[in-house]
Amino acid sequence: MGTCCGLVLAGGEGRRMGGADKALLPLGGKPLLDHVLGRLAPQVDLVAISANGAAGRFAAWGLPVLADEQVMGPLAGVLAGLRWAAQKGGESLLTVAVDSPFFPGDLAVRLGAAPAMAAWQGRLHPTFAVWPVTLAPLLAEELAQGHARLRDFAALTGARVVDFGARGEDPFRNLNSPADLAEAEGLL
Ligand SMILES: Nc1nc2c(ncn2[C@@H]2O[C@H](COP(=O)(O)OP(=O)(O)OP(=O)(O)O)[C@@H](O)[C@H]2O)c(=O)[nH]1
Repeated sequence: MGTCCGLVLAGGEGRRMGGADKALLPLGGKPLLDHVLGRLAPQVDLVAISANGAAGRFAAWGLPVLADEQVMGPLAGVLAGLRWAAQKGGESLLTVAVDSPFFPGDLAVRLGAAPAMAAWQGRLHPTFAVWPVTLAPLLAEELAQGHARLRDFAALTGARVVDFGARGEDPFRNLNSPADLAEAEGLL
């Protein structure tokens, strides 16, 4: 398999979290970003952080921080990630969400060949996907036309949906509110 690059989607406004920077919120005594990097890094060859706003807040991690070129939600982050991965000689980009600290440690293996998107018991989780870097021009075109939904882009590209659902809790559930964060604290 070719080089796979990993991208933590860490932009957004965190409105339901009271405007907090979700990446930096503590869970079990360490930032959410550390939880997510701990699961993502072993699965990929290179990692970057996708963020809007001031990149300096992630300086301590010593990782590339990719700014969104436009305000279009997570798909703009994916485009910056695809371009970065292509520059690095990568073949594919595995994306994860910074507010989902419980995703599977074998996400990349189970998603398989790009393009593919994760689901849990039939429910799509569009921020967990693997994309070929060759999709950057098509994605740029879609964004230019105002098409910003990840699931629509997945359909356009014929991405396979890989369902991880069987039993137990959804491993892709995200922490949107202080109540979600408190509940996750209890699960550690
Ligand atoms: N790069 C980038 N990532 C984003 C953007 N919007 C959301 N994300 C990320 O995508 C994932 C899902 O985000 P959401 O929960 O839908 O949005 P949010 O802005 O974090 O939170 P809300 O404001 O409460 O909707 C999270 O990991 C966010 O960090 C964006 O505009 N750019």
